[in-house]
Amino acid sequence: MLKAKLSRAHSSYLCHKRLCLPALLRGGPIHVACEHTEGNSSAEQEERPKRKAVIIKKASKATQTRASRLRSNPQDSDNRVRDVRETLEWYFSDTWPRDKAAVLRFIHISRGHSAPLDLFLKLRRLRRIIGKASKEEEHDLVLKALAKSEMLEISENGLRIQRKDTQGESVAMMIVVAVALLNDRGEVLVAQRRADQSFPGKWEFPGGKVDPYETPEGALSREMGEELNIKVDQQDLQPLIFGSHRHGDCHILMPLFLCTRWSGEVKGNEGQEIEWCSMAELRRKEMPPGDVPLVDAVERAVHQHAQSFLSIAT
Ligand SMILES: Nc1nc2c([nH]c(=O)n2[C@H]2C[C@H](O)[C@@H](COP(=O)(O)OP(=O)(O)OP(=O)(O)O)O2)c(=O)[nH]1
Repeated sequence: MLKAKLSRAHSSYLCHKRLCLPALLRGGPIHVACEHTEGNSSAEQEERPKRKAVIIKKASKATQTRASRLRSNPQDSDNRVRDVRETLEWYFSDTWPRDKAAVLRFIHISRGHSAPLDLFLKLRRLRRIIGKASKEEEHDLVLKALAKSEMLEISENGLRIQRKDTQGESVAMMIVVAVALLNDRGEVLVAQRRADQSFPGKWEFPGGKVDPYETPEGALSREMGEELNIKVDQQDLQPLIFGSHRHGDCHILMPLFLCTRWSGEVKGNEGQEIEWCSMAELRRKEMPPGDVPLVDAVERAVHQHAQSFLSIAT
């Protein structure tokens, strides 16, 4: 029942958008149901509690002017950022809440970084992508296309943040979470990367890419279940240090957590070799270059952990 309701809402949303956005882009008059946020400037919006009303209205002259300004003027400016944001808010105003949150977050992130016209053109591309999708694929595609279109990019299974460096070169930043899992013998678990992965044969701290909507702790706890067959309470993941290094066309930001408590038996669930290593053994392992600077912090944690054991014993 709920599914049928959702799917009806979904198709009417898509149908509505397919019909309306091209009309908006052409500047033609259209009837839309939209949510309207009062207050124009961001200062005004911060001061006042947001009041929203659902209204049925004809796309106003202002909306059309906004659309044509966006089409004709490639210059970035505060006004134009606002134009794009309002247009996007209008465009996604009646979508389902989960997507709306993603869209608003996307808009928020985009405000500081993107050229509005570019964003607007990407939105048109997004419409084309959605147009080609089957019903089942639509929801995912909206998110993926949105994410891909600008700041957030969902790669195979991860999240990348697109940004431009000072020369304007596009640099993607990928967030990867990893764990220094420590046992009571003071050993650290490492996993060997498979031949079909990047850094083949190298030993790494278990972990992986953060999916959209995941917190770092949530992602790591999921990865530890998938890769190592263990259950970890997110509260038992303590931030230890982070790695930051360039890898190919992107930059990896890797928070490394310390974990000394879990349930279940540790095993390599995904065909990877795993090994409990003393610190001396760990230092002999070949690791991805970005991991090497993290080993000292792991060693300090191992010592601290051993001392806390000693103090409990005495
Ligand atoms: N899990 C983990 N990944 C690491 C470490 N050091 C490091 O550079 N990485 C890199 C390798 C991968 O590019 C990325 C982790 O992605 P992943 O675990 O999902 O592996 P993947 O095979 O799908 O990644 P890739 O081949 O597509 O690059 O972070 C580490 O200690 N642990």
